[in-house]
Amino acid sequence: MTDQEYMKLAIELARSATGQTSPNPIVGAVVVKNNQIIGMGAHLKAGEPHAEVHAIRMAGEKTKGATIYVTLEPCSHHGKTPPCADLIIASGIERVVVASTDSNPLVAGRGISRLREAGLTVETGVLESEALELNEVFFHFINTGLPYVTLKSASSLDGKTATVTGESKWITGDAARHDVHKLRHQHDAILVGVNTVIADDPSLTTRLTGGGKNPIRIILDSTLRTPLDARVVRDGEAPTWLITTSKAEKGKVAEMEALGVEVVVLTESLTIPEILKSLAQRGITSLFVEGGAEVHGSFLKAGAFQQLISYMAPKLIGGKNAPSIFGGEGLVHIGDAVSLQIKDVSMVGEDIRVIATPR
Ligand SMILES: Nc1c(/N=C/[C@H](O)[C@H](O)[C@H](O)COP(=O)(O)O)[nH]c(=O)[nH]c1=O
Ligand SMILES: Nc1c(N[C@@H]2O[C@H](COP(=O)(O)O)[C@@H](O)[C@H]2O)[nH]c(=O)[nH]c1=O
Ligand SMILES: [Zn+2]
Repeated sequence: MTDQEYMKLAIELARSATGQTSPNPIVGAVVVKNNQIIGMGAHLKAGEPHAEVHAIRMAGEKTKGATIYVTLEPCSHHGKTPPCADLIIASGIERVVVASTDSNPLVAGRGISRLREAGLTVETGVLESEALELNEVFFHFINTGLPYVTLKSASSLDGKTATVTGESKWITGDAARHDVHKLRHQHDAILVGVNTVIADDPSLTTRLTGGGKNPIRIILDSTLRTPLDARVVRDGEAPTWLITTSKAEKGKVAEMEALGVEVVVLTESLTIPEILKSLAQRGITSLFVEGGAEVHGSFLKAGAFQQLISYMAPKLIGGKNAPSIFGGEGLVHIGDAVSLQIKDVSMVGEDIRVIATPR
């Protein structure tokens, strides 16, 4: 097989652990000798061994003179695990093929130079764009210090998220909702506005057959209107953080905290940049924003999202007062409209799913 084919395998190994490794990147590694695969591995969970460690362990004694394909530059620092570069050198591997370098300031080329200084042949850039795409969340977080934000909307074909009376269950079908739960599983946190909590009393948990990881539930609620008996407060299924302001009534803050809810008091107004910075400081690297219209409107206005996933059902609801996906004042001039790049259009059950990124 060619370098590309072995790297493709390493990329698929990495991809298999999507959503499991936060705040670490997903990484895959394959060890090859005389065109035989003698070891393979993926990083499965932060704090556990890196992909290279799994692959080299599997190869055992045979690593002498072998080649390792790894989707991310081998680390050169002591994080929660020892540096992979040293392990690769000690294993007798002679050639290292890397897909993408690691922009983590702790690594950033040091892994590759350490390997070259030890006399190993190092090639980079094999299937680099696929590998970068694999870790766009990790690299965004490392490079900006902010969570990678995905806006998710579910609407009728005419863009309504509920009828004029607020009825919304359900607009999209089971397949689309299952797809959404897979996305919830992959995210560190899910965010909705307090109006969605009042209207839908959602659980915001991941309900997949075979289980799934529940994201941290984040409710934007500047004056603490979240009902004390809301599911997100009472069900104990996942952590819930209420992002509020000093306008929140002190007694209610205490009641929420007594119920195990974390109340995060930011300054007067809840600006999106301030919210994102505060969430990043709390270790949130990927944020799934499920709405509603006011929240989506504020992320749009702030231009603070990296991806939009829009589910549209083949239904028409109409009504000039029925809510649409993006509320708020909206952008005044057509020239200010946020232009997107359509990355994917597919059918999910009866519904259309569009994935788009801001240009
Ligand atoms: N109304 C629809 C949605 N509605 C999404 C709401 O914002 C809220 O997240 C839901 O009520 C989720 O509740 P829970 O977490 O499942 O208990 N989302 C969808 O994907 N399709 C729809 O038809
Ligand atoms: N997951 C991963 C790497 N992750 C790199 O190491 C950092 C985490 O180090 P630690 O805290 O020790 O797990 C992470 O931020 C990223 O820069 N590196 C690799 O060589 N292989 C792997 O499989
Ligand atoms: Zn490592």
